[in-house]
Amino acid sequence: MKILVTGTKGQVVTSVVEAAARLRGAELITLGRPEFDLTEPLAIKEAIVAAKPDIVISAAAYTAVDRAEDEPDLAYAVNVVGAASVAEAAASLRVPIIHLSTDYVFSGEGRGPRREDDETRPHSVYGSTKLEGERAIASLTPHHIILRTSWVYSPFGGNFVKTMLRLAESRETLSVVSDQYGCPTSALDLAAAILIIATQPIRDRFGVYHLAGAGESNRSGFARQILAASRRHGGPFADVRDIASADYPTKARCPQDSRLCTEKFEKTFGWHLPAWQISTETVVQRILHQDQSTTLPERRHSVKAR
Ligand SMILES: NC(=O)C1=CN([C@@H]2O[C@H](COP(=O)(O)OP(=O)(O)OC[C@H]3O[C@@H](n4cnc5c(N)ncnc54)[C@H](OP(=O)(O)O)[C@@H]3O)[C@@H](O)[C@H]2O)C=CC1
Ligand SMILES: Cc1cn([C@H]2C[C@H](O)[C@@H](COP(=O)(O)OP(=O)(O)O[C@H]3O[C@@H](C)C(=O)[C@@H](O)[C@H]3O)O2)c(=O)[nH]c1=O
Ligand SMILES: [Mg+2]
Repeated sequence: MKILVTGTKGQVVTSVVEAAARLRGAELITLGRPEFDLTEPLAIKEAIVAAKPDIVISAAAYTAVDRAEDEPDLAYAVNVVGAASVAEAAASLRVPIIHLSTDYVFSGEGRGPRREDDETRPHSVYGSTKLEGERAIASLTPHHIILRTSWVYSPFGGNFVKTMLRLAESRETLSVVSDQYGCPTSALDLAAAILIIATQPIRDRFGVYHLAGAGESNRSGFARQILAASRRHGGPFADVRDIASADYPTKARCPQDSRLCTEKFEKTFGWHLPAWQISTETVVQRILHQDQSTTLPERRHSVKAR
């Protein structure tokens, strides 16, 4: 079976490549920049059609949440027009598309966990473009699985876990918001689930699903778990101080409560992701044991004396 994934260096695409290497009979193709740029719709379609995959996993996206506020046109070009072109190619080949979307499609007001048919009302350019991308794909092909996930971290690319580890190298205390709730999700776990659905007949199960790490946390609780895991494995440690979102201004407004209810995915596919605490432990351990020059780019890694 030929599986095509968009992107080359992203967290999810790298995790899918790693997981697929353990799967017998799966041939994986990745298409990424500079040859494959989501801002070039015609070239995208041509490249996908030429590759003749059995399924398309749409994992590439414009993900710089704050920067998107200053670059709305580029975010739109990638997350809406680009995503739609990927779906058009899949539709013309009559193959399914699994597309990644986000908890940031929700405003985060009121209380979660959010269900798939709850009202969406993004507050950020990133969230708005991802929601429009979902809608474009759904209108282009009925054979779509849209997976909304959240707070993704992994040994690859940039993410909150790596930021906390990097900051802990130079600070005794990290101030982290305690009034934002969500579900931390390991890209390694996501990749395993994506391949499970990609390699079985999807039949009548197309649609939108929430898929995230089991359990929930606030950002500061997630930070504490990351740093405790790091300390257990000989990595950097810092204390975490709870602060309010108002004390950590960001360009894009983050949802206050974007916890995702994953019941629909569980019932439909008989699978759920592990508890986020367990997966955090795995990912922190892998980050600490990787070549530090590629994982903690802004400082050299050193193990702090305790
Ligand atoms: N990160 C998170 O916390 C969350 C992510 N998601 C969604 O999951 C998906 C995967 O996210 P994640 O792996 O974390 O993202 P990353 O930021 O790690 O990777 C993004 C990928 O998109 C590619 N990309 C960006 N712009 C373009 C472009 N113009 N043309 C071609 N490729 C491009 C990047 O290319 P290159 O390899 O060249 O850098 C990279 O491979 C996305 O759809 C995202 O919206 C959903 C919820 C949470
Ligand atoms: C680094 C840092 C962040 N924060 C806060 C800022 C913000 O409110 C929150 C998260 O910060 P980040 O910039 O790491 O996260 P962000 O890039 O906004 O994460 C989002 O990315 C996109 C792609 C998604 O789809 C979302 O699910 C979500 O994971 O943590 C602190 O309070 N203290 C800190 O030291
Ligand atoms: Mg941010």
